[in-house]
Amino acid sequence: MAGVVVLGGGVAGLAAAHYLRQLRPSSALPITVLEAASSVGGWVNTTRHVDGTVWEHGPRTVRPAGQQGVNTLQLVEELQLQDRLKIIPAGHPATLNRMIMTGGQLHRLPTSLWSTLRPLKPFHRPLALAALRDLWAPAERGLQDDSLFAFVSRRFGADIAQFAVDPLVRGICAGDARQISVRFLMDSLFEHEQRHGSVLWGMWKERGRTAPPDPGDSELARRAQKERWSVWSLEGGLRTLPEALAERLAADGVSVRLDCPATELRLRPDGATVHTAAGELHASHIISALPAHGLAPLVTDRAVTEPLEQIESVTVAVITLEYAGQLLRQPGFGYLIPSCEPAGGVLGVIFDTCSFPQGDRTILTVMSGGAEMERWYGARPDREQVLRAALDEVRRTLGITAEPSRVCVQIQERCIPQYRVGHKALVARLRDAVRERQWPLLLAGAAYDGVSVNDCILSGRRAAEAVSASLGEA
Ligand SMILES: Cc1cc2nc3c(=O)[nH]c(=O)nc-3n(C[C@H](O)[C@H](O)[C@H](O)COP(=O)(O)OP(=O)(O)OC[C@H]3O[C@@H](n4cnc5c(N)ncnc54)[C@H](O)[C@@H]3O)c2cc1C
Ligand SMILES: C=Cc1c2[nH]c(c1C)Cc1[nH]c(c(CCC(=O)O)c1C)Cc1[nH]c(c(C)c1CCC(=O)O)Cc1[nH]c(c(C)c1C=C)C2
Repeated sequence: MAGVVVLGGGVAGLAAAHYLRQLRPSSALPITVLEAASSVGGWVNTTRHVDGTVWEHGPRTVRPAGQQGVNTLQLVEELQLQDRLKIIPAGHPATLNRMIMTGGQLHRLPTSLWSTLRPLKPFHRPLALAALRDLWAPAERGLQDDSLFAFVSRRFGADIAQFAVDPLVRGICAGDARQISVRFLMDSLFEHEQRHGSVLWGMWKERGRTAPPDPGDSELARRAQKERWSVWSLEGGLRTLPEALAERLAADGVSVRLDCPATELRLRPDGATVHTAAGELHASHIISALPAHGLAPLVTDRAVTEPLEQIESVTVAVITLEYAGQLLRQPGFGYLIPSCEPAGGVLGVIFDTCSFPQGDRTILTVMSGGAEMERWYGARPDREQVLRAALDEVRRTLGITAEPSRVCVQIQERCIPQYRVGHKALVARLRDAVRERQWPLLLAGAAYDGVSVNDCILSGRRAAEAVSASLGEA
């Protein structure tokens, strides 16, 4: 029997293979994961030093919230990782102190209703007034999409767009809020404007209609809700998750081939052939969990490659700075820098050892570039220049002048997809083109339906369910 080939061994691909094996426990269905790199995990990438220090170069925390969050916690339980969880509860300084830097000063983002009623720097007016503006500001009805910046400026004022949404977009997709789709982060708020003319009025009219996420039979998800977890990670860093998935796949008879990039994909309604340097594989179905720019060159049909090429990803420089001693005056998650602030291309700084202390050392992660990489560092970012900008930034804002004891600079090429205005329609057009050709190809991963670890895992699950349904009775 022709099996299923999963392209990509990031979290989405590994999750897809895991869920498919759960749905099809019999080894009569061969499942193969092809991974180009020499290890699994994709952008989930932890360095573990021999002295026990852990550095994250990609994601460092996962949210338990929402149905996606519940799904990942179920997976954590299935992989028996619950005893390795590191939890940050609501109220921890890392959840309370998410900051914005302007003019070299750090400002806490509001965390309570009270703080929205009084003037709060860098905003010029109390945030509650900005919210009230939404009640009388004219709506732009009949839009299919808009940029996050335009939407928030219209409803809540330019102040909020400039000092809250612009840095938030940088801190989630390293993108430009003037280009990113409102549906990426504020789909339901946008729908309220479209249906009711105002976000607040829409929230009031539709109150009680959205059910809280169902923890199902997950004891862990129930605990997360009861104990009000804000975010979590794992001992040994988040890399522990893809490693555990790969171990489980091996135990379940799924073949994970490392250093084995797919080089070409031939798709027909009755199956597919995948080319690799080591030979061809025949499959009944393909799950692609590749970035869009990784899948596009494998297929030749323009109706499919054209939308794939439009889903572009930005490059982020991730600079890890490790210092001896405790150097931070103000604890917190870290801070973001609005695009109007001249900061040498730095997007934000994470205070890693505030969330998860690691002995008597301070570990910071500086993230730079993103949508502004070329503007600041040119087409080929120079590591030295990137490091210099990071050190300048932590000296200027945090007053840290000490030499770091260890440093790591990674230029992560095309690591975060940009959901620009029209993204949702673009993905629908792409999936329509695949459907019209009756190709047995499912699309999972960060390029389509959400970039967080949770979104990617859920996308793998949905792809596995679709393949299993198409294979018929188990
Ligand atoms: C710096 C950074 C910080 C982040 N922070 C967070 C965070 O705090 N919380 C959060 O939830 N999310 C975070 N994310 C987002 C999240 O980590 C990613 O979106 C997610 O890991 C992507 O997973 P994926 O499996 O879709 O893709 P990828 O990780 O890109 O995996 C795709 C895999 O496909 C392989 N591949 C490529 N081409 C081929 C080929 N031809 N054949 C075979 N294999 C191929 C690649 O080597 C890779 O392993 C962050 C991302 C980055 C980059
Ligand atoms: C400065 C660049 C970046 C920082 N983190 C990321 C980038 C590009 C990537 C990223 N961070 C988060 C996610 C997942 C989003 C999700 O839906 O769960 C991704 C892809 C988490 C996150 N980080 C910040 C926020 C507000 C969130 C979302 C919600 C949450 O986890 O509670 C803020 C933040 N990110 C960065 C900094 C310095 C920062 C500071 C306040 C870095």
